[in-house]
Amino acid sequence: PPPLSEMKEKNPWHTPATIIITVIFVIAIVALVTVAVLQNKPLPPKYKYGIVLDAGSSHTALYIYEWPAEKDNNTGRVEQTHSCKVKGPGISSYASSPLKAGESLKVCLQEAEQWVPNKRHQETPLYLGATAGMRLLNMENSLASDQVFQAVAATLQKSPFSFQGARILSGQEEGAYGWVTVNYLDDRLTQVCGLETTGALDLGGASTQISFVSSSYDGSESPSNSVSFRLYGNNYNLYTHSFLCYGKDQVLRLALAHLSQSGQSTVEDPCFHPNFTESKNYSVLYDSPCVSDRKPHGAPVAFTHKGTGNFSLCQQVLKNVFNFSHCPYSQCSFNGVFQPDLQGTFGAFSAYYFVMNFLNLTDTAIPLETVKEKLATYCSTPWPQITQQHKDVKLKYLAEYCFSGTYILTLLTEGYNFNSDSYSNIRFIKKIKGSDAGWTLGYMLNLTNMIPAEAPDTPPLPYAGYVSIVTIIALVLVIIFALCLYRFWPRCPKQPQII
Ligand SMILES: Nc1ccn([C@@H]2O[C@H](COP(=O)(O)OP(=O)(O)OP(=O)(O)O)[C@@H](O)[C@H]2O)c(=O)n1
Ligand SMILES: [Ca+2]
Repeated sequence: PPPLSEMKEKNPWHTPATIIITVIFVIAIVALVTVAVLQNKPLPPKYKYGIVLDAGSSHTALYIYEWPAEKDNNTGRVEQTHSCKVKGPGISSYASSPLKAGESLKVCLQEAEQWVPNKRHQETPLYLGATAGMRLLNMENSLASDQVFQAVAATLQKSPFSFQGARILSGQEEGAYGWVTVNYLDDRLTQVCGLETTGALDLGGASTQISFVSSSYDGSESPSNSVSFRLYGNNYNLYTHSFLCYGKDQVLRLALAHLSQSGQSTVEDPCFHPNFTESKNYSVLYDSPCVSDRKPHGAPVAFTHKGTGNFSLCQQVLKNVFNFSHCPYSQCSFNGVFQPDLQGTFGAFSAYYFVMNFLNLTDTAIPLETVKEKLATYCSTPWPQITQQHKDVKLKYLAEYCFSGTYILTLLTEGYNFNSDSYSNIRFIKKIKGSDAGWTLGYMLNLTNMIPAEAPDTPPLPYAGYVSIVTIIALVLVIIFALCLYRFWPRCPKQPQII
């Protein structure tokens, strides 16, 4: 019989041309898939940084923000990577020793040098914005406020960062940037069909801000309360107001001034716990432009501040710090300030959060009446019992939570006209997705032009979608090719049986 090898038919596919074509085809498919997969691998992250110092009335804090370098102009998310609380009081407290205001910032600035990579230091913008404490100092003693700014600017200039200036924010800016921050972090600005925005409530030591969009407000009534934005292709007409002297520390002065009108030596205060007593100086109490014109004549040097712990009396006292007697507009909040109808949800941060969080009252699903009852019980608890139960809390803060909680409820209901229904639209918040709620982020986004007026153009497919489709098409081609080979590749004829 002939040798087996000679029995094989000559295979027509085994020509050099078909083999080369097959190899090229397979290489091309493998290359296509590899490129698609490699393209989709995240690039080594490159970040840019920005630093904002919030020089508040009661303290200064430094915030570091970071964002992907490639996408800074449109959809790149800016995140807070670090914050540093400056030791000591707010810069406005250094009026008599301005250099110390500059000194006080050094520790946090050095910390920032560790958090921002060295090679980025020079290009990292550094801003300082001062709020109500410096507004008050500037009203009271503009020379002293200039000196504080000089000292602070000198320190910031010496840092390796790119110092962009230190200034006082207007109340409108403070309110509007707080609103931008909350809505940016909540992703409410990039929505194409204009998802409802959320209002912002900020309670500081010396001023308080309310900002929201109301469909009943076009800015024509009381234009000074109107701020217009065009962000990501949407127009916003924001109502905002900042009440100077209505932060919690200044309202405490207003309330005490109301209670001590006759210059008595013992001032009974329903906003402090029973058995709480503290000696205070009249001159210190009245040392603020918010109350300086009310100092009683012939008052003694000091007085005893004595708590009586009565929530409803405290509420009466606090109602007295608001003036409801005149309203030159169609409707007002208080002190003759226009306010349109409340609308939508509200994020309430800074002291709103500190206080309500301490009181375990951040859950606004709790009916307003129950909140008041709980607060009334807390206020009537004697001071020694309170200090026993909260040994880890700073005494100055601890003494004031009954007062502050009552002020917050009075401000919201009597001042801004929240009722038992709309109260549940408030969310007491500290952070959103890791970044602190406050004006600083909105301020930086604005000054670095990070929020475009128009929505950025987006490719028809998201990147991952594009890669997936290319990969799937490549796989389908491979399978079809394999099936063709299988179908048309001539099989070996059955070997003849050798008997
Ligand atoms: N754990 C805390 C921290 C702060 N506070 C109080 O909260 C108030 C406001 O703090 P903050 O929002 O930091 O005010 P500032 O920014 O300093 O003041 P402003 O915005 O008015 O300039 C201050 O009275 C402070 O004593 C508090 O009760 N509990
Ligand atoms: Ca503040």
